[in-house]
Amino acid sequence: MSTTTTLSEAYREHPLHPHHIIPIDFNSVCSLPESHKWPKSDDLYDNKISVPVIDLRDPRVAQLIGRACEKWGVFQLIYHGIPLNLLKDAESEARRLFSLPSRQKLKALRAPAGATGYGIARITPFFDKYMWHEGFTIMGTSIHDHAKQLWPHNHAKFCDVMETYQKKMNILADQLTQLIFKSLDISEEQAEEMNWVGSSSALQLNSYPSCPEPNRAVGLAPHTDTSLITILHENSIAGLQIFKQEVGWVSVKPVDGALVVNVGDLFHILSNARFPNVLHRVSVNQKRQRLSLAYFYNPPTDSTVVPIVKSGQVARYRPVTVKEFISLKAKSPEKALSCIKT
Ligand SMILES: C=C1C[C@]23C[C@H]1CC[C@H]2[C@@]12CCC[C@@](C)(C(=O)O1)[C@H]2[C@@H]3C(=O)O
Ligand SMILES: O=C(O)CCC(=O)C(=O)O
Ligand SMILES: [Fe+2]
Repeated sequence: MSTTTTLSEAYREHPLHPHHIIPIDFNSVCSLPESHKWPKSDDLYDNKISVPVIDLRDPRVAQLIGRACEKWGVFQLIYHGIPLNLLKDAESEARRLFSLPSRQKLKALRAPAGATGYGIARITPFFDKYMWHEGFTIMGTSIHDHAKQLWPHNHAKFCDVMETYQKKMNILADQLTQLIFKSLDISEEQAEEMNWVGSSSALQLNSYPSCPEPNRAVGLAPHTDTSLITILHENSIAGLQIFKQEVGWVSVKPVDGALVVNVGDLFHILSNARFPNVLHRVSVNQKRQRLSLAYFYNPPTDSTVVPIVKSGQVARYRPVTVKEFISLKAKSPEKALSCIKT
């Protein structure tokens, strides 16, 4: 009998140091601590250029998405069919969580060898400074246990909303993947040959509290996502910036009700480097808290991602299982891709 690895098992194989997990109590600090003070930077490209906005109802949607993935690795999706009140409910449940007193949130702290719960970003150990950020990671069925730790008597609403949210995001992510396959001329038979039964995914709630010195703080340091694609809902506060080759850092302007979709490492590999795995980061705000919900969509953890090579081209990467790639990223986010270069 074959056994399957869950996504949280793949992450649990890479324990973090306890001091790389516990967020500071943002309410108790009135100036930016040295530990969170980054060198000044002023590298934002402030031109008229902006991320493509795509209507899912457009008859040419596959082509538009394909082109956006190729040129940008990111786009904003409108008329995506996810009800606005679900987005608002999920956002307000996330807000309710992060508004809890620090000591309450620490009851759901991610364990050092854990994958889920409250804590700072997994990439923290790879940077000298801490980020102005707190997160809550949901994978598999852990949500009930953590929600009970946070709200012993009224966790049902939180769990219901987050479960519905993940189900809807999964359907949308499947649909987007089909459209991207179509744009890459991958036939249904080829897609079936990949033999991806189901998917594995995670939901990350992000909070970037208001910050006394926003120019010296970093919400989330530059990174690429380990996913096939990531679907992001953000509140109305700007902060997300993406790096575009030959241009530089570009801000993503929040569009009410739109979802930000970005290409992760796994689609970069699968597309044989035709799609960039877009580098992105988050800045913080002096007055307002920023909230976001990121849905990471992956093939099953044990499945193998094989680059799709067009005739006349060569494979840029060797085949890799999702599990192995997660492990390479955990060792070094920057070197993971070069480890599988052909
Ligand atoms: C399913 C995922 C994807 C993770 C790890 C795990 C749970 C949390 C995700 C994030 C969220 C914040 C940025 C990131 C870079 C991080 O540090 O944690 C992401 C990471 C990845 O995309 O690699
Ligand atoms: O908060 C954001 O806009 C981006 C979050 C993000 O990049 C992530 O969770 O991986
Ligand atoms: Fe990200």
